[in-house]
Amino acid sequence: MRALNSHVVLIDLHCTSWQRNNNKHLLFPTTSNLNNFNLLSSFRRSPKRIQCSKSYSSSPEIRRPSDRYSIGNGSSPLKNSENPATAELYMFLELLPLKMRKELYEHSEIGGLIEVVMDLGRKPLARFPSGDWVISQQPITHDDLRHAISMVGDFSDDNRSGIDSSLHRISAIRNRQMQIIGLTCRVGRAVSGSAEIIRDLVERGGSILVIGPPGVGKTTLIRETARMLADEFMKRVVIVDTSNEIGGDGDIPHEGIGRARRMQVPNVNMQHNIMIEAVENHMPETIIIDEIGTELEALAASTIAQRGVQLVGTAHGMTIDNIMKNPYLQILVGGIESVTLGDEEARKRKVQKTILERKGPPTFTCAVEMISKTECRVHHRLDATVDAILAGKPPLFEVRHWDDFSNDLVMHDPIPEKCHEETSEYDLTNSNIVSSEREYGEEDKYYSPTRFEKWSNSGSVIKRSSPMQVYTYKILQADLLQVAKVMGLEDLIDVTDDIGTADAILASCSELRQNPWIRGVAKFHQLPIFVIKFNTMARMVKAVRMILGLESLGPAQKKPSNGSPDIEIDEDEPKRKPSLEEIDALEEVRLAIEYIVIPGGEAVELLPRRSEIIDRQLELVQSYQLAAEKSGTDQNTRLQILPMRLSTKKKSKSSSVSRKKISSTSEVSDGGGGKGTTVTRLPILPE
Ligand SMILES: Nc1ncnc2c1ncn2[C@@H]1O[C@H](COP(=O)(O)OP(=O)(O)OP(=O)(O)O)[C@@H](O)[C@H]1O
Repeated sequence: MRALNSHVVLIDLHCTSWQRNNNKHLLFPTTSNLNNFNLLSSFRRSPKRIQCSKSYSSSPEIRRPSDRYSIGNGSSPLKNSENPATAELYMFLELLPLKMRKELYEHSEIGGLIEVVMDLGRKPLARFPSGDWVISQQPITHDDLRHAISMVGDFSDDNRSGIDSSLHRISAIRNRQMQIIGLTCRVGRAVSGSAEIIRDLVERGGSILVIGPPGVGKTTLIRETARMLADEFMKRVVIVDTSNEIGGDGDIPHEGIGRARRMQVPNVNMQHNIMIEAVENHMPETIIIDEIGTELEALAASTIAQRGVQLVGTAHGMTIDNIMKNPYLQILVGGIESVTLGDEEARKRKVQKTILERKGPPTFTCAVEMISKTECRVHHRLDATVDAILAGKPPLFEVRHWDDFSNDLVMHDPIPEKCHEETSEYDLTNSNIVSSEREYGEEDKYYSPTRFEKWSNSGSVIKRSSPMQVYTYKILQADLLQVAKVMGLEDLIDVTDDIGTADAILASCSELRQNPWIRGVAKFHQLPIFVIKFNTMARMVKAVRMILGLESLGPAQKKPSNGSPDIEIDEDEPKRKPSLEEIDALEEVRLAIEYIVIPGGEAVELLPRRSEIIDRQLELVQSYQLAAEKSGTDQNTRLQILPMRLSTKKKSKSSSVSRKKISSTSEVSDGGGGKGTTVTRLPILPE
């Protein structure tokens, strides 16, 4: 620490790093950690220096740890501490039996304590950022639980309670007789400065959706956001505080929310009513809401957004994709619908028959995916992210984190997310044809792929909106165009004499050997060279398919490195990997199931496929425990995935479930022709 006075404190840049790596950067080595914590809680964090926030002035409290932790006969000076954060931690520790309390006081990370778990008959556990720690070898008794329960308020119907004038959350586990047999006691703290990471989003005034796994710091972030909006941006902020977690227990809200007002919710099932009431009665400019979890809450949020009120809310889920797949929360991202195109339209647009589209504008303008307490991903335009995911394109997001050493906020330019974690071959074969119809526009400026990357990423014909430009070398352009025409792909491929505008080169092997300069040019332009050894029609057909990404690169035609851009077009080897068509067909199944059949309970008709491919699709459908049926003629067989679950107990009866267009020739698949299979309506998914 470099300077200290009653209002402004400059502290060593590393001293806040305890949050990220407690062992590396402790300002005080052992029991002083609580002081670190107090500092953190008390000062607004800004790059390079941390300034004391007036409401949390704690300079009189900053002492050597030994002054603070003379536990003596069990009474602690913490109890009468003038520092609110210290006093609150003391209140929390009082939940524990005296002996366990003493053990915890002595723990080096006490300032970073996250939770205490007390289960009847088991050893009590303390959760720290570094991991779990057994507080005592003595198992928890009924008396211990009674003691803790006596210190907290009444448990509401979500089995949560709190400690008056604090932000702590106490959650109960009950037995079948409804007696409490376990407690999860979470330390709540107002971490001043925690919302600096999204200050620009807050300032911009758009609605912000915060998502992340449990315990990552969502509530803490939106509490500080509420304070920032109310105190710094002078907005009328109303918090709808379902479990009193944001504003703390008791009728006078915790000072961590600043001037923001708080509405309590008598019963968790009334959260959506209180959200609407807040808008109708209290003229807020911003509504803050923790844990939007039900359909009614999501609908209420959408109504609020439509009325022009800024919303800052959290939802459980790791990524936006999770929210999109949750049937109740889908509305937060605009909702998803499947649009079935007529045959003619589908042919014209060169897209699959059923496409996925966003139904309307999302409730939130932007989204923050919290990765840890100090790192997040910002999706500046939630609508663009959702559209990209639906189109099978990588969404754009910005990564932000606090730098451990400089304490600066580091932001990385928006980068497209790898939508699917699969191999590069998968990237070449993504089957969502919708993407060819949608263009990025504005966001395109963030992409700067090399030409070869461009070919790799958009090599699949279905991903492009313009024909693939091919520069031929010692191969007749007319031959290439003729082959493309015969294949019905003439709209997708064109030839060019300008190598600078080409996407790929098609060359004859013998000529290439004699004139190696072409490799140099290809390397300069980062273009792949598709090399035909013998100029046969079969190889030309293969070349066209590979250039368009309709055929995967075989083992002999591995994706070239920059140094060697050749891709040899050779005889087909026996197939070991799934073909591109197969991957394409399976991806079509996955998207249909995950975005329509399961969340929406709707049947989806797939594209016509060859029978072997349909068998593979069927296997995948069955792995989701779903029923499917084949329809169409022999030449035009297609699969329809039904929102019905496979079961192998009873004999199949014709289903009464209403579904789209089932052909009279159709048959419900029973999972490989076995007998005694039946289908039942899918249950509503749990929240
Ligand atoms: N920036 C931070 N610095 C230090 N501690 C933090 C920070 N953010 C959160 N914490 C602590 O981490 C714990 C979990 O935080 P919080 O309750 O905000 O998480 P959450 O994501 O809302 O969890 P849940 O989803 O279970 O409600 C709390 O003890 C909180 O005090």
